[in-house]
Amino acid sequence: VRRVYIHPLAHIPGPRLAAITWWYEFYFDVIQPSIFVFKIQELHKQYGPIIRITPDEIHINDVGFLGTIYAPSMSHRDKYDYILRTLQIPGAIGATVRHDIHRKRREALGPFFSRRNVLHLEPLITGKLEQLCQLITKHASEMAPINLSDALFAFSSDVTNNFLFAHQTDVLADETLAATLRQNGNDLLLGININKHFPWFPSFLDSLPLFISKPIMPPGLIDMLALFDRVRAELMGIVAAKSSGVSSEKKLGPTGKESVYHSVIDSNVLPPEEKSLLRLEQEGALLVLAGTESPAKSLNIIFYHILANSSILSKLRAELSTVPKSASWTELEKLPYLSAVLEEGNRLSFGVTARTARIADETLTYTPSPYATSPGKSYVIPPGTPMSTTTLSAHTAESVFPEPFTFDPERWLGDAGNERRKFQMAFGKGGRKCLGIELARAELYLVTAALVRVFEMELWETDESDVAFIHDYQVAMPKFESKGVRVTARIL
Ligand code: HEM
Repeated sequence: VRRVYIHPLAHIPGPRLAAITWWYEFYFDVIQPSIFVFKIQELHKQYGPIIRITPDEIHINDVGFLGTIYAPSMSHRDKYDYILRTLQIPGAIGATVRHDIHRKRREALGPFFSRRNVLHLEPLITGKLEQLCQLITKHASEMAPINLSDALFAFSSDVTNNFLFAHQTDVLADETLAATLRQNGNDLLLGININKHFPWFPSFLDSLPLFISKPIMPPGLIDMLALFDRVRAELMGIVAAKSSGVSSEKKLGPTGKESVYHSVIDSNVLPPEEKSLLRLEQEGALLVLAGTESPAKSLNIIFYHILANSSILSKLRAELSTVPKSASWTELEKLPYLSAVLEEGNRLSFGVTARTARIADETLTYTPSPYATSPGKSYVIPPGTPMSTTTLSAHTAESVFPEPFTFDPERWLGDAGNERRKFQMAFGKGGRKCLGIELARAELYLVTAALVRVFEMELWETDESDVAFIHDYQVAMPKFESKGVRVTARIL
């Protein structure tokens, strides 16, 4: 009764059951596997642009309000600890609840992810890209199909690890390993909603002796533990080298730091507790996961659609033929059609698909904007209320993206296209938007341009259901039985 009639959110429309209990969300998260974001869109049709989706959380289906929810870093916005339980890594920047702690963590990492540093490390991306091309060439000469999803996963895993830790990992050299790691990563994500609803479960597994817990852990969790071990070893090595006074022979880039960890350990904005081994392990693990999964996902979507649509592919090739084959990232960025294809790929990749709720410490008022599906009255949002707009909601807003499920790069061209960019949420928005955006952009431009120019590829036993957004497991997942995007290739 309290939750329905006297709760501070009692005036917000929505199904009564959702206002009473979290079991409503549980049903669409776990029993119907991970389709709550789709259910939320249905509820908006019934209840209007602002709805209460759990006893203490609201969702707003109006891109005109994005700038208020995902405000710049001057405005206080906490994240919502209930949702972050999915990830179980509170020490990582992306899973930081408090606004003030987040700002310090971001300041410490910022220079390493700057455009200048990515430009300095561009040869690392082009080196891996050459290896990716060699792998596809091998398949082309054997006339054997290649699993592009596995290859792109291996590529972005290697780029991210080598970028972050200044070491050479080489998943691209082993296709079987790449397939296993990608599958394990997916399996790990399939468990995140269980973590949210039963947060004691991962801690329970952790408390058991390894010989008991290991056989019942999903393989992705075992990989995650191995990742923690690797990151810990990395850190210990840096700390030991520092205390012995041995300095690296490597030529350092604009940050003056060899790896992301050197940046964090030497940071003078972070207090000592922020440099504990556990905190830094969690930071490293999230960086690796975030940096691997998302670029590979966007590239997957981009390649599926350009291969499924020959007129888009021809237009892209024609534009690419106007620049030298060796064009750099900065030269490629000037190409409008290529940029539009990437923008559309990012839109239909849906970035982080989970609810990325923000909490303001002030009272806000929501008034439907001209972009809202239906006009309506204003609502007061009490301070401390978790509020979000999912990427499904933003990227399928028909007032901005007509025929939202069609891959249509043209919508990003010209003045109208520039105007639309403020509604692109693939990298998030505001003070907590993606930190790896420059690295991701460099990867997307260089890989798309190279593969389109070097190979004629055809989809092999792959259709739209292999890339469609069917389930939300933090990122968009297609049908469970999908094997990924597979292609046959021939050298042009
Ligand atoms: C196409 C590729 C990528 C996409 C679509 C993407 C998407 C996102 C999104 C939507 C967020 C915000 C999540 C939120 O609001 O809670 C985010 C945050 C973040 N991303 Fe990315 N990302 C990509 C690539 C990368 C790469 C390559 C890295 C680098 C290793 C990276 C590192 C991060 C980090 C550290 C955060 C947390 C930022 C913060 O909390 O201040 N991402 N990403």
